[in-house]
Amino acid sequence: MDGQATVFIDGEAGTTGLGIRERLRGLPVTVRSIAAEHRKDPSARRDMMESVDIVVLCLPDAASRDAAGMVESIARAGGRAPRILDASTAFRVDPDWVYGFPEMGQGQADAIRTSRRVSNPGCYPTGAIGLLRPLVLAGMMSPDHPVTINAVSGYSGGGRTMIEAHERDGGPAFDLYGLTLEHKHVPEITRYSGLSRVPVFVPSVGHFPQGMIVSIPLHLDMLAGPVTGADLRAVLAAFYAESDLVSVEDAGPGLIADTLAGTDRMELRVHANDARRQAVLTARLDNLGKGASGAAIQNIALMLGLAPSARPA
Ligand SMILES: NC(=O)C1=CN([C@@H]2O[C@H](COP(=O)(O)OP(=O)(O)OC[C@H]3O[C@@H](n4cnc5c(N)ncnc54)[C@H](OP(=O)(O)O)[C@@H]3O)[C@@H](O)[C@H]2O)C=CC1
Ligand SMILES: CC(=O)N[C@@H](CCC(=O)OP(=O)(O)O)C(=O)O
Repeated sequence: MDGQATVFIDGEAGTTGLGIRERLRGLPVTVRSIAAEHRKDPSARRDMMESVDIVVLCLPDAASRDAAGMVESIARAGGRAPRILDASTAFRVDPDWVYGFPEMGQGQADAIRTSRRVSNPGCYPTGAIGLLRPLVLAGMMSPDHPVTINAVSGYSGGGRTMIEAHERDGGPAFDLYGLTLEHKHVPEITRYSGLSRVPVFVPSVGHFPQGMIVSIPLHLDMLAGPVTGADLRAVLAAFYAESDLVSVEDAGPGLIADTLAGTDRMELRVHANDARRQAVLTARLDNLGKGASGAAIQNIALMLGLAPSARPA
């Protein structure tokens, strides 16, 4: 690539877009923007897309699909089509897109590096897949294990509308939602965890801006073989041994959701009571960090051949 790589963030003024913009200061790239009054103008966006190396879509699902269609139409017309990183849910289980979770296993970082279309993982799925996939791949958890995933997110997870509802109107303090059991993240959690049985997913939002805990209770006797908490921890620790963003930490009797706010890291824990044959797996992250903008920066750095040496701290 000649000169500095160019990036356009479609949806730059939104919650995820702003986080990516801020983090891009740490990479040797030029960010191109559309004047605020034209930021939703399709022809201005199309022209901008044609002028950059990567377009990052930080839009609602429907708008992301339209934007990806614009990129395809540029390619069909013989124009200079950019590579795409999409932050929405629109393409996360689409076989024509690469799932942007580099820690997912051997070869995933390389697949991201060379793909023209990368889908940034969801915030809850980052925690759930991060915990479940190593156990399924190790044969410790059967793909049809009846998994339940509980999770709490900071209110920034709901984007500008939810942020305004909490900061202007003050609440609610704690909101259990997704109780139709059809949350948009369930397909990607099932697929990339390697599960054949669809997990029960129970998300919630608390009255704090950023942070997330994903927790998965387990009856150890339902796992494959005489598994202990130490065995679960050993599998996770080996899986993430090379990762500088995902770590396996000692478990205590409690866990606070917003401790990692402002970071791009994720911490995994196994809280086990072997005498009771029970454990709870937890993932703690910032929904806007490793759950969104931090993961996007990791993927952009890979796509531009800047990782790992140019990865921002
Ligand atoms: N917040 C989070 O924790 C996470 C969010 N995501 C995903 O990222 C995407 C963006 O979410 P988030 O940043 O939270 O949402 P926001 O609502 O904060 O931002 C969305 C942005 O997109 C703009 N926009 C909406 N429609 C169009 C359009 N047709 N053309 C151009 N711009 C448009 C909005 O402008 P305006 O406000 O003027 O309508 C706004 O600036 C979503 O798909 C979400 O699922 C991913 C991971 C985590
Ligand atoms: C608290 C809250 O509302 N969270 C959102 C998920 C965050 C998000 O926007 O989803 P992605 O991470 O897939 O983009 C929700 O449950 O719909």
